[in-house]
Amino acid sequence: MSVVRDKANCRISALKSLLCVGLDSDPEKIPAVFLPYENPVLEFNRAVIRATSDVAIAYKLNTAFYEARGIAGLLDMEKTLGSIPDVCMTIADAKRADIGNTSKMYAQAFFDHWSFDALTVAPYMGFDSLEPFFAYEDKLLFVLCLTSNEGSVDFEEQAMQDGRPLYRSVLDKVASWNRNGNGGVVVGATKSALLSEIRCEAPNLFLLIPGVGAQGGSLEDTVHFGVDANRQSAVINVSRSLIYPSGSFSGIDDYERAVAAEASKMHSVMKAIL
Ligand SMILES: O=C(O)c1cc(=O)[nH]c(=O)n1[C@@H]1O[C@H](COP(=O)(O)O)[C@@H](O)[C@H]1O
Repeated sequence: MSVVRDKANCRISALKSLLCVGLDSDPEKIPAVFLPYENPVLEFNRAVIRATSDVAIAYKLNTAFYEARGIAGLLDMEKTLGSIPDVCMTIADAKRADIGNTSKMYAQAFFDHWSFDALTVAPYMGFDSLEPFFAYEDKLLFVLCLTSNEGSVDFEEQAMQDGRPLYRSVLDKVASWNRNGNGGVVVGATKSALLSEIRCEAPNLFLLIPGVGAQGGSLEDTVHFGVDANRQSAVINVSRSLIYPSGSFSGIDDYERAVAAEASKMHSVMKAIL
């Protein structure tokens, strides 16, 4: 069983939280109080982490927000990783996978070099493209299954020859590749009507559920239907609606109070259901 999965599940049960904080840190959106600093994004990330680490199970860094600024962005990503408490799971949201020998390099980059606990990957190229990631038995892999965006109808929801949608096939495959307990899938919170069916079909997979908040997914439904029989094995990602609270802030403390209040509100909803 994956060490990372155990770590996340222990914390889920201890805190009765499924909160995954999305560090989709956009220099154009971060509050003005951070701008005078030499590394505004890093200061911002550290403030978000301080404000949420008592209730967070995981932090998801969408690598696009760091890669977009080249070396400077990657340095911010690296330093941010160093500020995340060890008890929390770190997820690289990079949506990778390629022919096997290339995937091996991606796996080395995210798991060995950056030491992320988990990674998002795309299933389109099939098992040999994912095998190098699954070889990291201690880590956790989130394979895109039923995504939150409208375009999920273009491929994921298309019926296959047996009449079932493609995402169901992805789900079955990932469940069969989950021999070491290091498999998971991404299911959008905007698709919560299908979540209980997905959970029944794949009782042993870990779920990453993004799409609450800015994309309109229901927090209550995702908590209810996302967890496994032990009320574990799911994290719900929230990025924009948590890290960019409305209003202006007199200082970093003031900003942290606003983020902590929102995180605590979400935690209360989760706790009441778990
Ligand atoms: O893999 C993901 O994390 C992901 C899958 C998906 O189906 N939908 C989705 O929104 N995401 C990511 O989850 C985050 C959602 O951000 P917010 O909508 O701001 O909470 C972004 O980093 C997205 O890239």
